[in-house]
Amino acid sequence: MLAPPPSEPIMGGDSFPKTATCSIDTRGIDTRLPMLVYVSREKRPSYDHNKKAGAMNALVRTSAVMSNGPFILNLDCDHYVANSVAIREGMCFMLDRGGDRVCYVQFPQRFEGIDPSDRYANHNLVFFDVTMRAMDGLQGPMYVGTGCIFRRTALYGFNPTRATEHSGWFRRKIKLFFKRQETMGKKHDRKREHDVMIPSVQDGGAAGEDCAEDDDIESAALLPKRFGSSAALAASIPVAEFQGRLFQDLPGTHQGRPSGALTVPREPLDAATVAEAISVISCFYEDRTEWGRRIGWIYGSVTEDVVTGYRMHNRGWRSVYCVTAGRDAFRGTAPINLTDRLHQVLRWATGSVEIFFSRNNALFASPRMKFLQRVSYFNVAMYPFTSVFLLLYCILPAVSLFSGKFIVQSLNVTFLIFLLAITITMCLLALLEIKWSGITLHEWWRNEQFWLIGGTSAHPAAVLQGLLKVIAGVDISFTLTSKPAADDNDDVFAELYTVKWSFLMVPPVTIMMVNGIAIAVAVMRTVYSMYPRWSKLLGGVFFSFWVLCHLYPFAKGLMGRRGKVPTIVFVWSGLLSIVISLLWVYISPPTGAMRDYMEFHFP
Ligand SMILES: O=c1ccn([C@@H]2O[C@H](COP(=O)(O)OP(=O)(O)O[C@H]3O[C@H](CO)[C@@H](O)[C@H](O)[C@H]3O)[C@@H](O)[C@H]2O)c(=O)[nH]1
Ligand SMILES: [Mn+2]
Repeated sequence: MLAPPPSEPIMGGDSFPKTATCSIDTRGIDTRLPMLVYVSREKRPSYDHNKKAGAMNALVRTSAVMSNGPFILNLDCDHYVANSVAIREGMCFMLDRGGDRVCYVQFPQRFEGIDPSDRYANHNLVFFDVTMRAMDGLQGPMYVGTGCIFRRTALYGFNPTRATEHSGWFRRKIKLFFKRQETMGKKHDRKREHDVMIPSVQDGGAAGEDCAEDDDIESAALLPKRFGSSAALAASIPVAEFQGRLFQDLPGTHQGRPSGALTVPREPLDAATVAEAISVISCFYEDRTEWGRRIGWIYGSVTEDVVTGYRMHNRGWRSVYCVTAGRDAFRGTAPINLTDRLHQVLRWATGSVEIFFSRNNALFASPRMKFLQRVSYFNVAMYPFTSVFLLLYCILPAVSLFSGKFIVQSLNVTFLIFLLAITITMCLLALLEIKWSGITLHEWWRNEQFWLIGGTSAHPAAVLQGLLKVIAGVDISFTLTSKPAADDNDDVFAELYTVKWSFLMVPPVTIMMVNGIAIAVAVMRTVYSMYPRWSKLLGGVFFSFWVLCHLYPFAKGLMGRRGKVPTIVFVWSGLLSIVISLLWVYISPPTGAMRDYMEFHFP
């Protein structure tokens, strides 16, 4: 632990003589260091430590007792600050006009140490440069777990000082029809928001969110129930609220903070405070409190980040997406190995399925969320289920090659128009995403490819896992994403080539084999046919080929560096594809005219 700095600046210079080891010139620079505390919470086997969410909550409590900063920066252990002014830039959103409605400022996640061609779309550019920026226009981006500045009182589960109710187009029309209100009830002033009970320092008391009029006495009694028994923690809440307020003289500020209110010197920490800070990170502190349920990081999902942000948006808070110009604000590492990447995606998708089957499903969102905002949150919870259709989409071309039948009976105009409309829409969407966000076509294509790879491997597995959890109560473990070892002597991307066998690889390999065999069979058939219909072959093969194109990075990943693939992968997938092919031949045996060129047998 590093002691809190004194209130007077300590200028560097002559007192810090330049030495051989330290050549930094500190003359005229304030050399005080901020207080630094390393915290390790108590863990016991009989207590669920709640993974990252539990760790964050322990940190929030202990920091409330020790420093009680009104704003909190959260970084993963594999991320670091890459731009020294980023935090100031984020703080502007918090302290400028309208900042009292902002619960967090999220920065994009950027990564380093990723192979230049970004084989497994680790940069996730479509998400960070398209989706998140679009959500910025819908009252704010999601919280993605790292690189985020929080308002402490928003983490404590309080409501914003003012919020907008979005009644939706339909209800608004009804309201207009009955002419009940002239203003359509959109903006609510502070008086209506009586459920906002952030405790205030002036009143000298603390208040809970849900209490009505005479909240002071009642809520003081409620606080231990909600926040736990620490008196120091309870006392720190109104202070943090006051310190996070806007300046009094900012236009539109109702209850501001007078300038200079924060320039009081800090008291050094005494032993009692440190003891209190330790007591709030004990295992049992959260027993019978609302930590993890309504306060702090929310428990119950391996993607606790999305849920935590969702709860705040649900209360009417707004968030801000801060893309720093020039240097990235924060940077981190990501798994560049296929297996690790698949497991990471599996964890995310499982978290989404957990959210889907919980009260945090955006179908139950409050009217303080915009309609499109709900749609995007719903999409975040629902996307693993689309893998069912994706799997069909990948098998269908092969099926039609095997059977010689196309998905429509004959190529008619209606079908072609549909196909054309869908294709054009797809291209326009891609164009919009690329032009608007400034990512390259290559980066976009990588994201498409990995969407299919994840969608045929990790997403269906997540759906199964999630269903298991919901139906049978089997718990999901948070397996940490393994990070490339830093001291890889000669090859930086050695990790990229290691092949670790995983069950997740079976479906994509099967899809590749089935489509490959289907193309081969179709070509053979046409070559040996008396009347080869090359155009039909080309039409059929195109769709299979399209699927294979998407799986190309996956195939490359399986090859490893020297083309070494675990034999078991081939054995299993070969077996599966043969069974599927045989099954097909069995279900619809070639008949009549087709028989003469179907003279081949699977082993
Ligand atoms: O028991 C745990 C597990 C994880 N962590 C923290 O969680 C972070 C994320 O874990 P990581 O293995 O790096 O997973 P990623 O897939 O890289 O993380 C992304 O996805 C997670 C949700 O699944 C978010 O929590 C992260 O912020 C987000 O960067 C780590 O850095 C740790 O700081 C803990 O504190 N305790
Ligand atoms: Mn990480």
